[in-house]
Amino acid sequence: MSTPQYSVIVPAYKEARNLRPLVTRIFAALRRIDSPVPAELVEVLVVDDNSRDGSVEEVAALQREGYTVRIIVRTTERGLSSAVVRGFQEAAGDNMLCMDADLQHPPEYVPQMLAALSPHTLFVLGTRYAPGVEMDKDWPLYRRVISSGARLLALPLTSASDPMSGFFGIRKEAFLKARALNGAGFKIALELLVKAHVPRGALAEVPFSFGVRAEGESKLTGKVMIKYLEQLAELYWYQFSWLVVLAAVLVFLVFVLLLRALWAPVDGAQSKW
Ligand SMILES: Nc1nc2c(ncn2[C@@H]2O[C@H](COP(=O)(O)OP(=O)(O)O[C@H]3O[C@H](CO)[C@@H](O)[C@H](O)[C@@H]3O)[C@@H](O)[C@H]2O)c(=O)[nH]1
Ligand SMILES: [Mg+2]
Repeated sequence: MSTPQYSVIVPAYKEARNLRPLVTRIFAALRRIDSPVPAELVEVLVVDDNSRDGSVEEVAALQREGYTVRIIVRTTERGLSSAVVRGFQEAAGDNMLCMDADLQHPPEYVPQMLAALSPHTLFVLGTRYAPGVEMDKDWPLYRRVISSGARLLALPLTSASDPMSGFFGIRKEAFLKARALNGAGFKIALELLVKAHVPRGALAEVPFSFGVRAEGESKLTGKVMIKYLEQLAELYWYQFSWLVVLAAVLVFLVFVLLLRALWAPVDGAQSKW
């Protein structure tokens, strides 16, 4: 087998029943005659948090059938974002894609998303906010509202149209540039967009329609939403702390000038004596 140049990272928690359709559909798309990326150069890497639901056995069965897929089982850590970071650290390929296991991100887009990455295009973002695409009509209203609100709050941080998306790709060299990544919560794309300093010109966007979960349940909880607000506060500080320093310097300068203006007449008066 050739060394993989492309790695598809799949964070997974209790997704055993989704893994087979996910992996077989990804490779079916890659084996199509018009795929811009050859299937032999792609690996799928599942990062599972000790689900103990048959995921390991399912991956082993897929391997026996010839699919280039492996699974990392974490036993001491939990969480979507940190699982994705671990996947990126372990990926064999220089072109890395992140996607959910539950088929809400269409596997048929994988070849196009992987092919979009290059030394010039460091980040590719699957976006649900573009003409011609939409959320699945069955995606609950409250989730749409949360998603739009979260997106609004992130507007000052990035010009990307859908930083809440979990369907995105990044080149290894850009990932390695990102320092002090916050592995808590769900929003690792936003974290990387900000901390890998991806210039607008190196960002490509691919519109896709967001489906509904195939099997199992969403892991988005109130706790995850709080983590998002904490992450936002940290990112605002990361991005805009220089403004605070600048404002402090300006206030100090104004203060010094005011003091001088107040003291100047007294000095003048003294000089007459
Ligand atoms: N390893 C690991 N994986 C996890 C964990 N929590 C969730 N995942 C995996 O992360 C993926 C997304 O989790 P869901 O529970 O399906 O999330 P969602 O609510 O549908 O949220 C999706 O939509 C958001 C946009 O609105 C995305 O931001 C998010 O990444 C995700 O794609 C799934 O493959 C799920 O198994 C965890 O603690 N550990
Ligand atoms: Mg989901």
